[in-house]
Amino acid sequence: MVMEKKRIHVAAGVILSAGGNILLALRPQTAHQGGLWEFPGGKVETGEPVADALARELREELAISVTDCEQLIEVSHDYPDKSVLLDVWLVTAFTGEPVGNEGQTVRWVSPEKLSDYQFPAANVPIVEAVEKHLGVQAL
Ligand SMILES: Nc1nc2c([nH]c(=O)n2[C@@H]2O[C@H](COP(=O)(O)OP(=O)(O)OP(=O)(O)O)[C@@H](O)[C@H]2O)c(=O)[nH]1
Ligand SMILES: [Mg+2]
Repeated sequence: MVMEKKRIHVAAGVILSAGGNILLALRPQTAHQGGLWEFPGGKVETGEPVADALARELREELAISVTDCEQLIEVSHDYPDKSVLLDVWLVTAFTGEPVGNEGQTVRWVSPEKLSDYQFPAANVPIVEAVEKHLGVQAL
């Protein structure tokens, strides 16, 4: 019998600066999909509203407080070792200055440069959605 892996529900934020840049974080080498860039976020707890999970994760990982966000896209992806449902939000306003609160490298990136970064495979449709939302022209 083939067992379904439990799909891990993840809240992730595409954080926009006032100047229109996007915050990326580098996943630690030892993490799942380590060494690749991510949109900060993490696992939704049982019974937790997704927007609450997003705010909690961004507070834990970056020390910012989300003040405005909107849903962008949901992506379901099966890796060989785990299945994820990425619930991705645009964070359009926040307070605080983001830092790598867990020692991770963080970087503001202009939307035009997003495609230069290496992301986990599940992020391909997310990057497309961000580029479309922000009106990034393909070169
Ligand atoms: N945060 C985040 N996770 C992603 C992205 N893309 C992607 O495939 N994932 C996957 O989503 C899963 C959960 O993310 P996470 O590792 O951030 O979870 P977490 O913050 O709760 O970490 P923890 O398990 O160390 O407490 C991981 O398997 C990760 O590889 C992304 O852009 N951002
Ligand atoms: Mg995380």
